[in-house]
Amino acid sequence: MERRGSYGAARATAPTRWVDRAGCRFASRPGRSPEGPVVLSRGAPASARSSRPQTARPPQATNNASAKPGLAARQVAGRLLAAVVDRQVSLDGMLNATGGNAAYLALSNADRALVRAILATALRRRAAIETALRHLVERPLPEGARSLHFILCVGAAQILYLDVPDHSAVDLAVAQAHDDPRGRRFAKLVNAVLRRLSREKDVHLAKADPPLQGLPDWFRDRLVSIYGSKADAIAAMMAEPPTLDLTVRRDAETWAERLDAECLPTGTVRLVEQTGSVADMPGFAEGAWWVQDAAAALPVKLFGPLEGMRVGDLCAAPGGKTAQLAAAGARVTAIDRSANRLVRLRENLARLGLEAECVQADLLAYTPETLFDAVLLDAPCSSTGTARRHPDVPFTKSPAEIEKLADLQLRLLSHAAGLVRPGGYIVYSTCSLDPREGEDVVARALSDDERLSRVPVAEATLPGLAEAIQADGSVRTTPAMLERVPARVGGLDGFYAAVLRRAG
Ligand SMILES: C[S@@+](CC[C@H](N)C(=O)[O-])C[C@H]1O[C@@H](n2cnc3c(N)ncnc32)[C@H](O)[C@@H]1O
Repeated sequence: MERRGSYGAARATAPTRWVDRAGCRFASRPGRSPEGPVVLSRGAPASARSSRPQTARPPQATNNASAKPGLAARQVAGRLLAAVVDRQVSLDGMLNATGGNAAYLALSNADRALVRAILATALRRRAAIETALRHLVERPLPEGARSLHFILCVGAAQILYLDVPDHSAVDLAVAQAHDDPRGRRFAKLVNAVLRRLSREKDVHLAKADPPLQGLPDWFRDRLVSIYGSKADAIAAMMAEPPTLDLTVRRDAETWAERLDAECLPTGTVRLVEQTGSVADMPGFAEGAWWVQDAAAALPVKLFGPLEGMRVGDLCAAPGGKTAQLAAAGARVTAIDRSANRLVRLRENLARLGLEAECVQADLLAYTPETLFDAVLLDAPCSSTGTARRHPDVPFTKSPAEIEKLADLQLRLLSHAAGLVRPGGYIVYSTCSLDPREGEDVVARALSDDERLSRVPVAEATLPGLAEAIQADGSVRTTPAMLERVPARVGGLDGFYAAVLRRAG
């Protein structure tokens, strides 16, 4: 056992390695619950602002939490960060208003927003934070003091990236350590390390490891093996806070001007700075637009004109693509297995003044009375393409889960092929960066079912995104596409989409 006091802030001349063993195990993660952004950032990071009502329950923090304003929020942030990184628990479940983490739900709205900002920043900027701590902590921390690591990460995220006064971040981290029976003896270390980080932040930011190094091993290795030299650029974009992308019913240019936003070549309206709640923005209440990443809006565009066509949206909820199909004049049947997610889909359509027939069913057991003219299969997937928006995803997914999903996706696609009339079209899409859930699934479906053929996507279908069209005519987007200056204005979710035709 190490002697008390033997862990100190490192001398600049003799840094020792601080070992991080995160990201070794993985578990499944339930569906996502998107949140609106919050403005807590110093330039780059921002996270979600909750519109949930404040609960009357007091924060479930320990000992002196009630005496120190803001301490409970930091304690919750530290525990949830540990749950993501060390136990592969999804943030969605923990931050969910129903059944989420009790201590988190007991916080005020402002503190919940701060917790989300800290978590998003600590995960997105993990490489820089880990590099700084490695240089500042003299020797590896003992196994039993793992919570101390997360106290330091929470403090460092605030000092390096968030608009929280450094002295508050330091004081609250020290209070956190005092309040933690296993961290108490390291309170002086926390104080010394974070004070020094505050003094030397520019130095530490300048020598930070590239963002790729902050990703869990399996995810980093997979990115490098798939995307080679582009993996660094993809990881760098995933470290940027996401933009807010809107799909508008009509008059995209007008709405872009009204919202002080950019109209992308694909028609998506993109906001970079967003303050306040999405629901309070002009156009929300009257259903003029809905939130949808620019890449997520692409699969429906691949159908071409849809007026009057009968379209099956086979994995539809929460309905971003259902809304696009209905707004384009299609007669839509929206199918989804999840009753809860279909409730959200119905609410979204009602706000937008759009209609679709909604069917709760397992797609694999569903057959329509009449075959559809076209079907969209936006299949359940690992959602690794959304890691910029959901920075916990790389930590909570695994290669084994991706393999399982790929098998399900192939079964869903094979079934979908039988639901479209001869001569009809199928668009298959996933928000995964992994070809096992995209390119490989479509290749297997084409070789299994001789009724199917590929319809290459024409450049004119995706203005300004020729780089996303692959040699075989399918579409592959990554966070490193749609480059802009500054970088955080650009990027797309990682998506795959292909158009298939059933022989007539
Ligand atoms: C990627 S999400 C769809 C997102 C949706 N297309 C949109 O744009 O808002 C996948 C959906 O598939 C649904 N799902 C998963 N397995 C299913 C199955 N066997 N049958 C029907 N729906 C399923 C999930 O409930 C989830 O809502």
